[in-house]
Amino acid sequence: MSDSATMAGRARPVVLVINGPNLNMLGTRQPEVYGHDTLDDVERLCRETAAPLGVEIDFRQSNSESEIIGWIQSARTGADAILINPAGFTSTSIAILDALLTFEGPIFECHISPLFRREEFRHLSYVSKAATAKIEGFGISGYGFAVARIAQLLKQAA
Ligand SMILES: O=C1C[C@@](O)(C(=O)O)C[C@@H](O)[C@@H]1O
Repeated sequence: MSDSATMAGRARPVVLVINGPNLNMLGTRQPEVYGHDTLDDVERLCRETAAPLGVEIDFRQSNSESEIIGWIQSARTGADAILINPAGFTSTSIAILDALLTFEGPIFECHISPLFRREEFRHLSYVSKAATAKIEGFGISGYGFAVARIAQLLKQAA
């Protein structure tokens, strides 16, 4: 693990969970695609999965590419792993990819919907080039699976 990790004096490892644009609308936004769960439900799931595994969650959402890049840069010293649903920035943002490439811990990419059977333009992910693992099509459960696996990886690396 890098110097950005748990050894940086934190009592428990921190997973920064970043949600990209329009995910604040979860629950009312295209429920036939994304379901009825809200972003609060996603946050609760992440926290409930992380707590018994001894991991802390720093949960955020932004519609701004610039803000997301700032958070990723700060994670170099403020987090041990990143779980990101880049949403609409997945297929457009080389800048988010470049920021992620500066992060030394595990990076998990998560999508609620199954991109592989959606529109062609959603199939390209720049973020995947920096990802340790990717999970898509499990609904919001994917966040829980990702947090559990990240906790396991951080424990192994400690
Ligand atoms: O906003 C989103 C959400 C999404 O990342 C998902 O979680 O399924 C899929 C993206 O294509 C879309 O732009």
